[in-house]
Amino acid sequence: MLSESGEPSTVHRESTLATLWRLGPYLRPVRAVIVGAGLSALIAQLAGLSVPLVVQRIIDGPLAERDLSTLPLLVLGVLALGVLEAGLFWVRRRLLAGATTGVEKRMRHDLYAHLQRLSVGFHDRWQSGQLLSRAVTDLSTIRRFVAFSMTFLVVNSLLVLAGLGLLFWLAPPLGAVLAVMSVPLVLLALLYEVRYRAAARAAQDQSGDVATTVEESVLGIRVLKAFGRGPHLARRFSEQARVLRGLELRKVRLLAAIWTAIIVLPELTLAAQLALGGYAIANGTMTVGTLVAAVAIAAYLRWPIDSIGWLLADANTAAAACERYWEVRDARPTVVDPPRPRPLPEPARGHVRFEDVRFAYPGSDSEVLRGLDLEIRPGETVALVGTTGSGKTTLTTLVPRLDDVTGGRLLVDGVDVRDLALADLRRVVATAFEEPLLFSASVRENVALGGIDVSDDEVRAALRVAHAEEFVDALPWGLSTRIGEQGLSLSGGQRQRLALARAVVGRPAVLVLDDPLSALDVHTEAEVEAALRRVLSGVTALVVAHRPSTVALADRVALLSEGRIAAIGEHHELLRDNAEYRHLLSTMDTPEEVMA
Ligand SMILES: Nc1ncnc2c1ncn2[C@@H]1O[C@H](COP(=O)(O)OP(=O)(O)OP(=O)(O)O)[C@@H](O)[C@H]1O
Repeated sequence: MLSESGEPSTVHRESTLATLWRLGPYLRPVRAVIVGAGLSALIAQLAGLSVPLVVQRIIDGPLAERDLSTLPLLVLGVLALGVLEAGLFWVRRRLLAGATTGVEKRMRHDLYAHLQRLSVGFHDRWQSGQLLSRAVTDLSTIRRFVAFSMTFLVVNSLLVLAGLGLLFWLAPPLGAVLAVMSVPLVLLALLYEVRYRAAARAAQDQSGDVATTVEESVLGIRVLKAFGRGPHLARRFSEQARVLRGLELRKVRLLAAIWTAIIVLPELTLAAQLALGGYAIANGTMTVGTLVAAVAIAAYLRWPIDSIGWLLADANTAAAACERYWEVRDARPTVVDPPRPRPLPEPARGHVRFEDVRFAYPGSDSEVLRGLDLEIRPGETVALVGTTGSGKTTLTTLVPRLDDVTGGRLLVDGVDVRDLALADLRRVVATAFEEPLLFSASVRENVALGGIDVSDDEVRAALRVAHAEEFVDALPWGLSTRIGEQGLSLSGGQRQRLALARAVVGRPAVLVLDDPLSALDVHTEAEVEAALRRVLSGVTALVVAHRPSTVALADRVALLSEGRIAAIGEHHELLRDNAEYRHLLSTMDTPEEVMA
């Protein structure tokens, strides 16, 4: 098992079979369907394989003896076998489609649920594209393997064995010829498939690079023109296009080679069988019908033999996809519910206390917080100030347990946050981050995310507190207006007010706000500030402040320096007594009245 710090590259490579074996729990519920579908495919293929035997009967019977009385029955037999083959193929497809898409859905659901449980530290380390490709491409690869390659690897192997057995029974020398030719065909197909996939992957990556260059130059056309960098980029682009052409040609060369083998080897088999069969017929040791049947069986086995190679390669690709899937699933969440959670006193008062808190990011030698003590009394607003990179954001993530302290403890109403059920803690503590992220959903849904079973009235009340009701009502569909990445764009101030509404909608006892007035113009700042004053009344709040106007909202200010609270007190006291605080404030965009 991996710890949560497991990175994509640290995963140990298991054998293909061992990796695919882990699909077991997902396949077990649909094993009857998979076996049924496999049997349908096998019976269909065996029906096809037996057609040459009927042809042998026709040639050696009615045709050789010039007695057509049994011909209609034998022709009907061929027709029945054909219908059975087609019908069973249909059954296989119908059976597998529902079962395998169900497997894919369950695996995708479990991956998503697991991603939600993993802590932010994991998401910091993994690129979202890596997770996305596992959730989409790798799972489709696994589904295709289960739906097709897995079944046919078994069915075609059995079919080839049955076909060879049949040939050896009909005419041993002709069976031996096919058996000898099958080995290089399977090996060549396997080798080719591995090489072709590598070449296809390289071409795909290269075409991704070409697309990125086009996208960047279209988006950055102004910069390119302004700096006269157009010709430079054009040279880079044509070099990339040249490499892409080379990779595409490599694919074509590989394809040409394998098709030569796929055509030549069976033709050689045919020639050898005809030669041997011809002599045997001349010697009277074989009938014409037997030779025709043997040649027809060899032709029928052409695809199954050739397919075994690439089905094996496909199993390898599916194993790689499985491995990438389990890489994420094996990462264990580090922030979890305690075995026996302690209840919070009701009603929560919102008394927050950091005791000798230490914190270091995983993999980092130096601690961001080094023995920090801080108390925020119920109903009090404490502003947190400190230089860039001093650890303010880090500190705020510890309260709702987005990360756990690495030393000391953090208490809410006297209970260590690690002893509380996460759901209880996050019901009491609400957070608004520096970047007010909105989801592609309605205003209502975006705000209601902040609580459980939130009614429209509560959403409206939260919007009112956050000073956002007026602009929301002015949106084309009011509360139902779709916003976020794929919806209506909102201004920075509007986004921050919605983030505030989201934070207060669940009526939390503790509010943690990371720089709620960042990047606002003076007018918007005044509006959000007014909203903040209302939000902060009556709750315990820890507010990261990057500007004096936020500091002015607080009852007390805490100065974070070198991993500890270096000073705490009212703004005017600190301004009077603490040189570091004075210096810090002088570096902020400070209006006269705050410095007074
Ligand atoms: N996910 C992370 N992994 C490793 N180190 C991190 C991570 N996030 C932050 N840090 C480091 O921790 C230190 C504190 O960062 P933090 O974001 O808490 O500072 P901050 O005081 O909020 O800064 P700012 O005022 O610029 O927002 C910095 O040195 C930063 O590089």
